[in-house]
Amino acid sequence: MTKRITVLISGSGSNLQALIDAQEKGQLGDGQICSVVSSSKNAYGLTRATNHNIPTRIHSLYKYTKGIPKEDKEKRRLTRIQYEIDLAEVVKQDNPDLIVCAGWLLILGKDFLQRINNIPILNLHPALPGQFDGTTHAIEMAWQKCQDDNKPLIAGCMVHYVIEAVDKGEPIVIKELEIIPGKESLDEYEARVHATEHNAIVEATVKALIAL
Ligand SMILES: Nc1nc2c(c(=O)[nH]1)N[C@@H](CN(C=O)c1ccc(C(=O)N[C@@H](CCC(=O)O)C(=O)O)cc1)CN2
Ligand SMILES: NCC(=O)N[C@@H]1O[C@H](COP(=O)([O-])[O-])[C@@H](O)[C@H]1O
Repeated sequence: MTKRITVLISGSGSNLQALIDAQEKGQLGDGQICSVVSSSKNAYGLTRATNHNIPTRIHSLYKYTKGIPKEDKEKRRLTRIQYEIDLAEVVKQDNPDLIVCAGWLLILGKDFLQRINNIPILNLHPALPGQFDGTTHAIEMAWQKCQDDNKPLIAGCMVHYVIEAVDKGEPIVIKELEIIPGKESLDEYEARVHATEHNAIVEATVKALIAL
């Protein structure tokens, strides 16, 4: 029986593309990408999905917070809660069996997690377990730490289950990459990470589908 996958994105969607390509080559197990939800209307990943006839939805936090002064912390807090409550409804519309965060750049709070009916969620993090948790700049931070320390650093990427604590969920796939100080530019390391991610996210999704 086909298992439905909703992919959450915020940007370029190269990892979404890896999932789409795997699906079209029959390499995504019994998974079928049923929808893509983006936190940004400008995400190129939306184009990638549309090019492959995958339904898309946009759920923009900006639409909730625009006009609220940054100083109005309470109103922004309440608005974020409403955003998450509504996000849960948006995602549940497509009745997924698995949710994959592929460059989803928002923390999923308890108001979302409690409403998603325990659908398993995966996240791709461009660092190892316990490395640069909770950041959206892990690739740069790993490369820079290597240069600053002037000694090799084992970094890479992982795919993990999502829990409320950001990037602390159980890893399902871990891919290590060694950075040698002075041997490669940040762009060169980033390219290696992204190439590795594209394999990791497919491998992890297949494993998670089997575990359903
Ligand atoms: N509850 C969880 N939510 C998310 C997880 C998770 O493990 N548990 N993983 C993240 C992905 N991520 C890193 O891998 C990550 C995404 C976003 C942020 C963050 O600080 N977001 C800010 C906004 C940042 C910005 O706008 O640039 C925010 O949400 O307010 C940290 C880590 C996905 N969610
Ligand atoms: N903390 C979350 C995070 O940093 N995620 C990162 O966003 C990029 C998305 O690329 P993509 O939009 O091309 O798939 C990926 O490098 C992913 O690891």
